[in-house]
Amino acid sequence: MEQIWTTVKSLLKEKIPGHSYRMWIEPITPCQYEEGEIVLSCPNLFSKKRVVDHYGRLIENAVSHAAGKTLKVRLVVRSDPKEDRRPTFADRQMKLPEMDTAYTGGRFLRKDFTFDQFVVGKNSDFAYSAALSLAARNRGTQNALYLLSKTGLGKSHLSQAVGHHILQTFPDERVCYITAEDFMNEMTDSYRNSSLHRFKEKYRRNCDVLLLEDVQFLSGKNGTQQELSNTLESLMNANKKIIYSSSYLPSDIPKLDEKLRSRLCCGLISKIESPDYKTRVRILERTVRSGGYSVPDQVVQYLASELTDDVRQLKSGLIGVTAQASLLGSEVDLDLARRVVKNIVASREGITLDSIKRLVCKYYNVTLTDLVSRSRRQAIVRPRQVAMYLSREYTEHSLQTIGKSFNRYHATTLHALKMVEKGIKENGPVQKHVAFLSERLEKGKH
Ligand SMILES: Nc1ncnc2c1ncn2[C@@H]1O[C@H](COP(=O)(O)OP(=O)(O)OP(=O)(O)O)[C@@H](O)[C@H]1O
Repeated sequence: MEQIWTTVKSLLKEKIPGHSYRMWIEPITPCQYEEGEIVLSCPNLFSKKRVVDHYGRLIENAVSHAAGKTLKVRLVVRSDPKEDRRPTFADRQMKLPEMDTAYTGGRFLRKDFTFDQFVVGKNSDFAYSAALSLAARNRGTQNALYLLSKTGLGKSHLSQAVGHHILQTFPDERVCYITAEDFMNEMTDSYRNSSLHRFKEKYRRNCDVLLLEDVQFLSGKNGTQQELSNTLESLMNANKKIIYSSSYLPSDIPKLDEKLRSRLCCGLISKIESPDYKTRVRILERTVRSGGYSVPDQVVQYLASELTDDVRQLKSGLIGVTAQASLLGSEVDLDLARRVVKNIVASREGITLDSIKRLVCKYYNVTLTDLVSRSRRQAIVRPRQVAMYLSREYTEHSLQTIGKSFNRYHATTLHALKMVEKGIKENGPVQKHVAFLSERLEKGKH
């Protein structure tokens, strides 16, 4: 067991940035090894969740590689020996995917993604009420809800809040929280392991509430679309609850089977818009209170007036200010807030499609002509995809406009975004390239 873990650590060290490795992987210790399973212990619940969410699959693959056979990985919390026995939300939640595949380690609901931590504003009151109503099983409520918004506006928060609420109120309900990509991976594995019947059974018969994130991922995945479509039909016929989340309307997701599109459209579509100034202030005040921070009102107001793009950015501005103050041993004041905001926002001004292309060309050493050409050489495709991704992240342009500026259809642009998102999740070279280029853009070095 020790030997396997030592090998795993050296494999992970190559794939995870140094600081993340030291923070999350180093403290893990192996504590049990049984037939088909290795148990690893984390120092606390937070680190366990973080490891599962971010490195679960990577660890799983490395363990199987080091052991020379497929092994399940189970993470437990070291400081709480009863952790295994005491039922928690995570225990009651279906841990997915959980079949005998190389990909184990499920998605847990984030503790803070609850209804009472969600600040409702005009931008989100319809989505909030629809989600709460579905979770509370109010009469006349539709069984399916489709949460739609740009990134960082609370889709995951609301869908997980439904999961929490149902687990608390109806503890026997089986809640299943996955992304569309998880669904596809698990399905592919079950084909490989001839366990498709178990996979079907699990989603069609053993799931009462399905929380399915990022459905746009399914674009072009024909086999998965068909299976999901049949699964959704079974769930709908059985009156089960389904929440989808996506940054695109079903009608805007290219290469989607008509049957699946129509099933997705059966959900009540609720759009979350960007919050207005007052709501942003309330979100920050709530975060200050729940985090126990001490932040003057004028700093809160300043952050709310400057960080307008999305709530994730807004909260990270606040965390940035408090973290820097604590590192510097200084008070949180407007000067510090201005410096933090400058890094996040001010530098975003002036970032255009052209400046992104120029930066990408420079660092990948390709020409602008190549970047927008039809070339499918990997040396060109990668920079092109990264440039499209950065364009989506750092400009307000639509997929169509971005696609057009690279001489591509918006379906190709969507595919490029997904490839880069996948690369980022895998913590591989793409993640490093994007992090590096993002930093250049944010520092105005473009
Ligand atoms: N109305 C809100 N009140 C409090 N916190 C919020 C609100 N909306 C979003 N947040 C917070 O913003 C962060 C991002 O939210 P979330 O992950 O749900 O966004 P998302 O729409 O799912 O983004 P993505 O499409 O990138 O996955 C989370 O920390 C979440 O708690």
